[in-house]
Amino acid sequence: MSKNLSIVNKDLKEERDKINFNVEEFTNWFYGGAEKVKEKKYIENYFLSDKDLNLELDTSYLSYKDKYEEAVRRSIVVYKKLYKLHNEMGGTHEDFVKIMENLRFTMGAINPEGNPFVLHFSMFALTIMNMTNDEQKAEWLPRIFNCNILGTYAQTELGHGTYIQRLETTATYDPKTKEFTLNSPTLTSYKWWPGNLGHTVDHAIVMAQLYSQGKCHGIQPFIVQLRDSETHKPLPGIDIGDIGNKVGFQTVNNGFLGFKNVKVPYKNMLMKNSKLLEDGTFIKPKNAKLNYGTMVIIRVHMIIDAACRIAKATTIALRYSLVRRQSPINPNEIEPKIIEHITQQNKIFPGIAKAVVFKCMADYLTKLHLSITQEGNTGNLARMPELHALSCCLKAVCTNEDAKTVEVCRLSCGGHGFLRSAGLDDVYRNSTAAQTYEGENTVMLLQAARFLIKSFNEARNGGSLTEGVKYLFDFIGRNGKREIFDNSINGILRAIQAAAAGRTYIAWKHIEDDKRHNSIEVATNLAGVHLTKAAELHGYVCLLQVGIEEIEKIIRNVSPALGLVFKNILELFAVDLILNKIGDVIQHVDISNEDIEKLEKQMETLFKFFRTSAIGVVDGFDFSDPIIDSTLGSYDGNVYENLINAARKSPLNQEDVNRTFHLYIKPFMKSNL
Ligand SMILES: CCCCCCCCCCCCCC(=O)SCCNC(=O)CCNC(=O)[C@H](O)C(C)(C)COP(=O)(O)OP(=O)(O)OC[C@H]1O[C@@H](n2cnc3c(N)ncnc32)[C@H](O)[C@@H]1OP(=O)(O)O
Ligand SMILES: Cc1cc2nc3c(=O)[nH]c(=O)nc-3n(C[C@H](O)[C@H](O)[C@H](O)COP(=O)(O)OP(=O)(O)OC[C@H]3O[C@@H](n4cnc5c(N)ncnc54)[C@H](O)[C@@H]3O)c2cc1C
Repeated sequence: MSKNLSIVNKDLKEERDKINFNVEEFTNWFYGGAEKVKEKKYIENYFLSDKDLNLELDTSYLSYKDKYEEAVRRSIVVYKKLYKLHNEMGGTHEDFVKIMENLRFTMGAINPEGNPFVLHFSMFALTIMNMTNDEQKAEWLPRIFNCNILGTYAQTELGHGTYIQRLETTATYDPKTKEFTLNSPTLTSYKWWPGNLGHTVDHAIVMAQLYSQGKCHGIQPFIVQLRDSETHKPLPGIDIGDIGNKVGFQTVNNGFLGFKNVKVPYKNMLMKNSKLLEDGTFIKPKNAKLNYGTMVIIRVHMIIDAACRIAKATTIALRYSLVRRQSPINPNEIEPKIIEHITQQNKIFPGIAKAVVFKCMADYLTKLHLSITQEGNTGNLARMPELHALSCCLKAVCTNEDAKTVEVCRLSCGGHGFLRSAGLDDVYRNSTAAQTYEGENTVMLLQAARFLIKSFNEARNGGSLTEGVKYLFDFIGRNGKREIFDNSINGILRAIQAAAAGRTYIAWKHIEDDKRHNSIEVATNLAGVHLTKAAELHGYVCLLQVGIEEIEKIIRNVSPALGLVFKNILELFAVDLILNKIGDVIQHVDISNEDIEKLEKQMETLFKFFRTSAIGVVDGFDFSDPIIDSTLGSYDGNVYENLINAARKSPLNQEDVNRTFHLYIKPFMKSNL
């Protein structure tokens, strides 16, 4: 996609002239190679240049219903083109994945408040791919791929989203008819939240308690038809609709769903893991948590989403900060670019570093997921709990950081940041939604903490630990002595590890003490705040550790100039992290006031170096103007022109006098009260 052809603001041009590394080289890293960047640009342009999308229409001014209908219309334009492009590319599965990966960015520009088909192409398709036997794959996958059926993932209910063991929807098997009967026995058993469910899809994966031979066998996935394939009317026994206005995701069409004696054929229970014989005999899976697999995949994907949202928000905030001038630093000098205020650098630069480190983590976790899944396919499930704990932990830490950073970016744009046209509100809404969906973040941290406490016990008993938690041995080995701080990247890593291990110890001790007069479960609940803090610190350990390893590799493979930028980014991430977690660090590390002051000084030096590279890095994230969709963050930096042009498009500005003047205001003013 070509950059905006208008004249670039001179302040921004001056910044770009000073960039001392090759921006394209950075972009190639961010997207995984020059070829991938080419593909991304091609695909982006292929979709966004289509006039039928009518992207001139600002959907934020539409009503709730009109927004949904426009989002459906635009999505269909996109999906038709997607299949055309897929055929042109050769029609392989890999081609499809390539297009879908790139569409993730593009779709946000097309439907800024969410995609009414996202669950079909993510959780629905993934569940069918990963939880079905071969016959089921053969039956369903072609229909899903060709969009002959559209589906969603219906798990959460009005009464339960977190504690899925207690979902109430029932699926009772009758061996005589070879059918399940689905029921929603209570109001709280209604499915509530599934994306695209309200009025878009006609099928769903439904998680329900399986009853067979008079026993409950826990939650199992079923594929259920919800609407007639011709009329789209709800099928008999199906009570379905949209859950209404939300904080964001307005066009995702999240829905509710109740069942009354709905019949589902035997072959529709997904049988890769648990099995039900035709006579109703239940065969347990190797690991009951295998049915949670789709959630794990999505949590892994959510790390790159968080990285990209931060990258987008910091691009907007930085470009704006380089053209906005306000408040002279020296009373006699001209007003500086607001980035010259060091507090502004403190708001934006660490965010840019987070986007880069999260991207490193996303790459690492994607590879780990692939390798553990391959092991699982050969029957070796040993590393599943490790992957579960790590994905829960990082999903929580990265999306929490994401929402925090995006909000700081909004604040850093002052009043203009509060305008919708600044483009930060949709990013924020998506960020904060991600803190809740796919597992509420506190709950995710508690799952990770379970793994930490287990590992801590293992370490105390001289057992073996997985690579990522081996630092617990160091803590135990120090025998109560504090880690001595040294001001290097690895010294910072050891300090954060000591803080994470120390907090794990505090949580462990809390549980051990409380266990004397309480059950282990009650004791664990009472230690909950420590447990979440320990898990959060563990997440930062993982991010820094992987950041160090990945960035060292990157530096070996890129030009020296770009290598220096990566080194600077890594140090920014590390120093910002330790300064933000200094309270936890002080508890477990021998760190002096002088050390802390040195770190604060180091941060200022890092800012100074990064000051010239920052614009190159955000340009290197390579968000084209339609994707960035921001009056403050466009490539040309012509923010004031953009702002007034956007304001003129307000529906209220299409007439000089609004009818409310004659209807209400004038009579009121003339009434003399
Ligand atoms: C292509 C992609 C595009 C991306 C775009 C996406 C847009 C999406 C749009 C939006 C889409 C939004 C879509 C949506 O939002 S879909 C709905 C998402 N819902 C959730 O995420 C629910 C959250 N809750 C849970 O996941 C479970 O209830 C948890 C996990 C919390 C507890 O569960 P449970 O009560 O059963 O367990 P327990 O506490 O008794 O015991 C815990 C034990 O279990 C082990 N364990 C647990 N889980 C796993 C696992 N997976 N692998 C391996 N092991 C696992 C664990 O290690 C521990 O072991 P141990 O300590 O006992 O040894
Ligand atoms: C935008 C969006 C899209 C969604 N899409 C889908 C979808 O497509 N399909 C689907 O099935 N679901 C979907 N969901 C549902 C989502 O997965 C759940 O809302 C989420 O898992 C949280 O569960 P909950 O709502 O029951 O929260 P609750 O668990 O009720 O959380 C409320 C509070 O209780 C606390 N809490 C609960 N349990 C514990 C515990 N064990 N320990 C400590 N604290 C606890 C939480 O920390 C939180 O503070 C979506 C949700 C949103 C917001």
